[in-house]
Amino acid sequence: MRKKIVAGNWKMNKTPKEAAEFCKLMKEKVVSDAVEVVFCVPFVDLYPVLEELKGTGIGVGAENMHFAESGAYTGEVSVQMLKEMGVGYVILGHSERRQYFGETDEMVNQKVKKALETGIVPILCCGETLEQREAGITIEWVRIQIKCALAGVSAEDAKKVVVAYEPIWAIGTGKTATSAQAQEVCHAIRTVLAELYGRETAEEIRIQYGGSVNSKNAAELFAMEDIDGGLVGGASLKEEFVSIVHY
Ligand SMILES: O=C[C@H](O)COP(=O)(O)O
Repeated sequence: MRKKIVAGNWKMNKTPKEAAEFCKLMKEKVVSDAVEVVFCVPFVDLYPVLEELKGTGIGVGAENMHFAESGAYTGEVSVQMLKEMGVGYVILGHSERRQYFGETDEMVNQKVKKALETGIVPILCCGETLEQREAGITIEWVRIQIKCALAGVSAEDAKKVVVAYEPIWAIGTGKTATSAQAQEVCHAIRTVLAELYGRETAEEIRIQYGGSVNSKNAAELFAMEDIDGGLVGGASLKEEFVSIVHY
């Protein structure tokens, strides 16, 4: 039985002070035995959030990292830096990173491998644009993204990855994929995972849905067979996140 995982992606929101205040307010309300809860926050918020959430069981994640261990990469953050702070998760290959910062499938693959090597759980994002959906190539596109991101990753390591299916047209737009649309793609992701690693491994890998998840649609989405929780943007910045966690 896969444990559901609901992660908030704060994106570029909340100053360190706001982050600490929000966590103080939210921590007791979002703790759950049934669901793994993670706050993925900007780099500068990691320290106050880790401090505030210490001992609560709520996971803390970064929103990106570099694939190199160290070196001349001005402005970047390495996986070792995250590890030493106590960060447990990292969002990789988010469509906003791919769109605005030129992240390629190859870069995402290097980051996934580096995170796994260091013992940080990658939340690996994939998803199609509206044009791709309308052209009928959603499944092919997502299959390629998954195959590229997991190239060279062993079955044992793949089990630790959380995949987040996020149709780009549903991100921050208020247009949620229907539960049937989301299930169809999440099922296709599990199928490609089974082709790569075998059915047993694929059944262990958690697949989230992301894209305008809110307190009204979470229960229906998370009830779908291949959807094991959500990656929540806008609604994770508000009290509404509580109802999503306890969907
Ligand atoms: O990582 C989260 C997603 O990009 C979804 O964002 P959203 O819930 O604001 O649509």
